[in-house]
Amino acid sequence: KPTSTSNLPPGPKPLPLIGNLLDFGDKPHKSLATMAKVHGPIISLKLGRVTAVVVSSSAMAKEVLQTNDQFLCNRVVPEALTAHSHDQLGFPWIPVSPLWRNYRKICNNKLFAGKILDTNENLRRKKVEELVEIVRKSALKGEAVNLGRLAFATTLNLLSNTIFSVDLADPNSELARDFKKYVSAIMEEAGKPNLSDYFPVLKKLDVQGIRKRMEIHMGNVLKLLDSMIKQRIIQQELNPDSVPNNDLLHYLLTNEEIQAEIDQNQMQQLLLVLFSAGSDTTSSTLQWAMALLLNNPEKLKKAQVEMKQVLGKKKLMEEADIPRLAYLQAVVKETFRLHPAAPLLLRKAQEEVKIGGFTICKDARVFVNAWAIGRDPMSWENPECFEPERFLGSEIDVRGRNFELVPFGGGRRICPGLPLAMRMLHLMLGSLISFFNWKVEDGFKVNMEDKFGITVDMAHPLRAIPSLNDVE
Ligand code: HEM
Repeated sequence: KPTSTSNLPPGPKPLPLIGNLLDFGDKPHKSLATMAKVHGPIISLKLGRVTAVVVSSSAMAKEVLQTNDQFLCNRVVPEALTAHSHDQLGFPWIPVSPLWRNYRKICNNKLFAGKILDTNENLRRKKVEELVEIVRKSALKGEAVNLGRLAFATTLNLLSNTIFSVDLADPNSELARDFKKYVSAIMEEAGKPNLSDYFPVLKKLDVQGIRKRMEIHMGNVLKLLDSMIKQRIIQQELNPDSVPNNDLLHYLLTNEEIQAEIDQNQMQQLLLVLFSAGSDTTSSTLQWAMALLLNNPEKLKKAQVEMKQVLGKKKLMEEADIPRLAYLQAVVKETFRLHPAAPLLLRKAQEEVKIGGFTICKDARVFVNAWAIGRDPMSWENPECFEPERFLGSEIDVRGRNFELVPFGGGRRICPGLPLAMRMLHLMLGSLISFFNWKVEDGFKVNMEDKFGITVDMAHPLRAIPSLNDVE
């Protein structure tokens, strides 16, 4: 109920839905965008109180992510993620608390700080060289590559080398195969619409068996992580000189302050999150970027010409080249605008708070619809068109300061992996387009249908045929 003059379009009366029941079809980002447009931002009322609100404009996103960030920085936790106490130990799901601050401190200081990323750039370059080599072999044979699978494996390896100094996506390793299988299963279960989320009385029954399967998959990953940590501890005792001393695991196991602050269980849960939150989001964004370029060959050509001009005779792109690749950066931003990997930012009101002149009651669910905001005609000209040029000479970026583009969220809970994700994405995309020309496997346009999970991926994995690039 508005308590002051609202700047929102009047629209018909808000939809009074029962309790926490929301219209979650299989594409919630789209159905919530439509509902917010037709019924205003309030989508659920109980006894006249707002219990769920969808934010689909940049002005209201600013109110959530900046003005009222301190009251809206915790999240609603999907029931599936209560397995293995992940709701109490998992980085994205725990409330702002000393444990959450420790997780963020570890990530900011030891994983994503510019200096740290500069020192392990060689690891990422090596993995991208391997990616290029795999694609080159397919190019010579004229075979299609599954870009989704390749992007996922490369991203997982980029992350696992930074964290553990090992390849976790090595197809010849049993450990790697299992790891990938379990992480994919977790992401899939977490994304399934779960009746227990809409009818809390059903929680105990777990009618779809989602929680039970989540217990198994998460348990498997935690067991693998536990064995990797134990292996490292034994190696450290037996032969300290043979142990990598610049990865995250080394820091977690040897830094006294950290040892006093987080236990082994929390350490495993932190690693589980880094792998799952980092691999899916980055690889699906890469896939969307390639798909958009394949459907717009003239833009692909433009990006290739820029790569050629900037790299000159140099063979492989380096992260230091990114600032000079304005068009490549614009392609990445435009991909984020049209296909944010996490389309709904999930928040919860810790206290009664006002958004857009409405009083939102304590514990209400707040969804920031990054997908709808990226396509809002009030903010973007030709919002449905892929036009990287709109970002050339524009100050708008994805770091949570421009609320019309929030693929990494904003405020206290902004994605901590942003600096690494941006480096990995530009490096992988730049390398794939500078070495190769691409065409769609069946000769037609790429099918851009999406599939909603905890992240939004392509419904039909992208397959494309590479050929060696001869751009002049
Ligand atoms: C294209 C790549 C990525 C995208 C689009 C993305 C997007 C997001 C978004 C939207 C959030 C929620 C922010 C909010 O609620 O305001 C988030 C949180 C998070 N992301 Fe990412 N992310 C990406 C890559 C990564 C990487 C590479 C890592 C780590 C290796 C990572 C780790 C996390 C973690 C731990 C959180 C939870 C932070 C918290 O709750 O305090 N992400 N990410």
